[in-house]
Amino acid sequence: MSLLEINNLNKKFGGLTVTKDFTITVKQGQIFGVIGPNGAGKSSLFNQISGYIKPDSGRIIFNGKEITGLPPYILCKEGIGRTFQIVKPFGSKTVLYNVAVGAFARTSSRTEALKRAKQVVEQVGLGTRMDVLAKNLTIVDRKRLELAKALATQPKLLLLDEILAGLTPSEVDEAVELIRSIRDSGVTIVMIEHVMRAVMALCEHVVVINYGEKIAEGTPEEVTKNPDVISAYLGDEHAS
Ligand SMILES: Nc1ncnc2c1ncn2[C@@H]1O[C@H](COP(=O)(O)OP(=O)(O)OP(=O)(O)O)[C@@H](O)[C@H]1O
Repeated sequence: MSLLEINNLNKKFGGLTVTKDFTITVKQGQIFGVIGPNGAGKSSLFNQISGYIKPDSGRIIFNGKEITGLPPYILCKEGIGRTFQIVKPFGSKTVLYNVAVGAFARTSSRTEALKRAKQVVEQVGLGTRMDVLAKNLTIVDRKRLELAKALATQPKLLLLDEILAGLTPSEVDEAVELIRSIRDSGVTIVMIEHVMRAVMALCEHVVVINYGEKIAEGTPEEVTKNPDVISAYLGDEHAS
């Protein structure tokens, strides 16, 4: 069953086309990868799915309902959670406080929100740092916090925007396991990622974007062998 369908989506910023006649289907329970060069329009796609920018034309269907152009707070309630490439926690507030803000999307009870926030903080491995101020976290822990904030909203669909950027190889391995466990708990995941090792390990399906257009899609093995993908994005070191 499909959870997210994007049909013929188009978006321009002035003369710059960031999304061109873009169509994909994300199935329930999938880990779906979005790859492509810098500036290809990947984050702009996430911004349209999560309501931060309105498409010029096309349709986005989520969970059987048309959601095109709806604002982020409605889409959050519908079950779309996201992380941002540039993380902006409330720096002078604790980890738990930051995550509880997300939990208030589902409850107005402070006790409930804190309970949910604690669960999610444990889930992402920040259990021992609940009371640390966000500004004092390391890079990897800031990424964990970003993930926890999104999870606290109890999404059906989680959009991850380069969550692995800046992590060491062993931190990437840990994050891969965490992302897999989140999916196994019932959350469908769409991830923008440049760390190809993680894409290969996690994604069942990958779409490749170049200049706002889909240039290939398929399994990670299929797309990484595609000559158009190699010349537009991967370079020759990935060709085998
Ligand atoms: N709100 C905006 N107004 C004008 N131009 C924008 C806006 N948002 C993004 N752009 C431009 O649209 C293009 C696509 O940007 P986008 O961030 O979607 O690419 P990306 O594939 O996510 O790239 P990266 O991998 O570098 O994050 C870029 O040239 C960017 O400068």
